Amino acid sequence: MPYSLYVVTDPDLSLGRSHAEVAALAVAGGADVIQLRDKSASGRDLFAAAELIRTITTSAGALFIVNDRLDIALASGADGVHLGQDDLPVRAARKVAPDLIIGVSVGSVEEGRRAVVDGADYVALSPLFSTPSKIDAGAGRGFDLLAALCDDLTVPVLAIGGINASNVSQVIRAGAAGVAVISAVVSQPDISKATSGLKSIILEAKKSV
Ligand SMILES: Cc1ncc(COP(=O)(O)OP(=O)(O)O)c(N)n1
Ligand SMILES: Cc1nc(C(=O)O)sc1CCOP(=O)(O)O
Ligand SMILES: [Mg+2]
Repeated sequence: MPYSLYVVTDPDLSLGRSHAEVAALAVAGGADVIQLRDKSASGRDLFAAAELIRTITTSAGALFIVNDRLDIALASGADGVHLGQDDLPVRAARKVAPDLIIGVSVGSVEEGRRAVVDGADYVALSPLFSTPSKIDAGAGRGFDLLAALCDDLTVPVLAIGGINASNVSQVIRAGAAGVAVISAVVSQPDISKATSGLKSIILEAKKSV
């Protein structure tokens, strides 16, 4: 499954390490996907980081997704873009990027169904648990909604928000195709070790699904 462990970068939570450093260490530890996420960088700086991560992920055989910015995703040759409910509509992105992976944040079954109809390749339940890593993410939506999305949708369902080594096994056993994390990887002193630790738990949990 290409989305098992999906690592999202964040310059404010990375203990001073650059997007590219984080990406290189995470793919070395077995991350399947790297998402470049930076809410304050200029387009120029974001593109420079994207070019570096494109090279790193290609060498490692990992996917590369850009958060929010379809233009940066296309210009850097990324595999995909991740869009939230307030971002560019999926339908509009799909029109100009027929072959790109498009991921969408969803907070209900209705949003999930609409994302799929509009052309999403995966959805992420946002957030599964409340998290200090994104102040406007709101309350955790819980396992019942995760299970309902997994039952209902025809695309892989990921979960994001508050996921770490102590709860990831439960998330996979609830049916998620994978998990997206920031702090459980990028805020750890040893990013590769944290990534490989999470990945082992995910692979073990998948054996019982
Ligand atoms: C994998 C994944 N899931 C959810 C999000 C959140 O997207 P969004 O709601 O658009 O919020 P921002 O990340 O843009 O602040 C995500 N980025 N990645
Ligand atoms: C980027 C992001 N989006 C979320 C959402 O719910 O939409 S929660 C989140 C941050 C996830 O960070 P952590 O793994 O440290 O909890
Ligand atoms: Mg967004």
